[in-house]
Amino acid sequence: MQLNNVSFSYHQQSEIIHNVSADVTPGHILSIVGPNGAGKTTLLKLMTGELKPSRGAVMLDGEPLSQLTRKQRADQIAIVSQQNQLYDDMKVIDVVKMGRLAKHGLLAAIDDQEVAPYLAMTGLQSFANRPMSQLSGGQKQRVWIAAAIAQDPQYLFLDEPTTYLDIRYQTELMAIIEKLHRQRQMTIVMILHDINQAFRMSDDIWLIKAGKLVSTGQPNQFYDERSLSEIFNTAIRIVSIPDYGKYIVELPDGAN
Ligand SMILES: Nc1ncnc2c1ncn2[C@@H]1O[C@H](COP(=O)(O)OP(=O)(O)OP(=O)(O)O)[C@@H](O)[C@H]1O
Repeated sequence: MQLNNVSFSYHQQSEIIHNVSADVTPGHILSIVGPNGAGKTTLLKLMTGELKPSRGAVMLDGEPLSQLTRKQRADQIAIVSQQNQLYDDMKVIDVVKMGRLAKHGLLAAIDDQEVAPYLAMTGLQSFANRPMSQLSGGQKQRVWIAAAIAQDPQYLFLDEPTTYLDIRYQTELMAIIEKLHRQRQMTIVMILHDINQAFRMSDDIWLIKAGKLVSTGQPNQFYDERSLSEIFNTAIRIVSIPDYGKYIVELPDGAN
């Protein structure tokens, strides 16, 4: 996937994304990081085709994403975003089956066995027949991830996937993502607020500030206190933790 001079504004308001050009390397894990309101979610939506660039283009296999049909996009791209309550009446297993709809066209044609691996991967077997309304936020989040994986996409986009997840499930989710990446060579694009998680997990980082892609590279290139402090507009220190490595901490107000 390539972004060629992509700019975007909502409803002819002022521009939110300014002239972003970059390549997504196939089979890599890419994390988009940056302060609140920087334009991360907007950029992600441009990359999934949910939004169309005002100028420039997002190219997928050499074709503008905007020219692909919804079905063609669904064959290649799956999205896990902050979800609504639309599916509260449905059973978990049926929501996961919806991920297979692009392949089958009809929910009734999808066998329980077909989605069993995705339920197992996300630890949802015992919840398969529960209605969504009876799940916690973290359990629901895992259902959305299972449904996205069930789509068997080349690109998996996740907007803040660890929201609602406690530390154990955050770690489990990251393990699932690494497994998908390893076993299926899936390309993963995530927005992560936890910068340490992002740096530890990713092959590539895109740093976004005020709608601009201010830098791209491998995580180890970003361990720089001054530039991180500047980007996040707060005092940041990098400490070394034995058996872990470098860890980024935000200093409390007034400390230096
Ligand atoms: N539907 C919309 N209409 C108009 N402006 C919007 C809309 N959605 C987002 N914005 C604006 O676009 C800018 C970027 O928002 P976006 O959600 O992309 O940022 P973000 O980096 O993902 O933020 P956060 O880290 O807080 O989730 C913000 O100023 C926001 O107010």
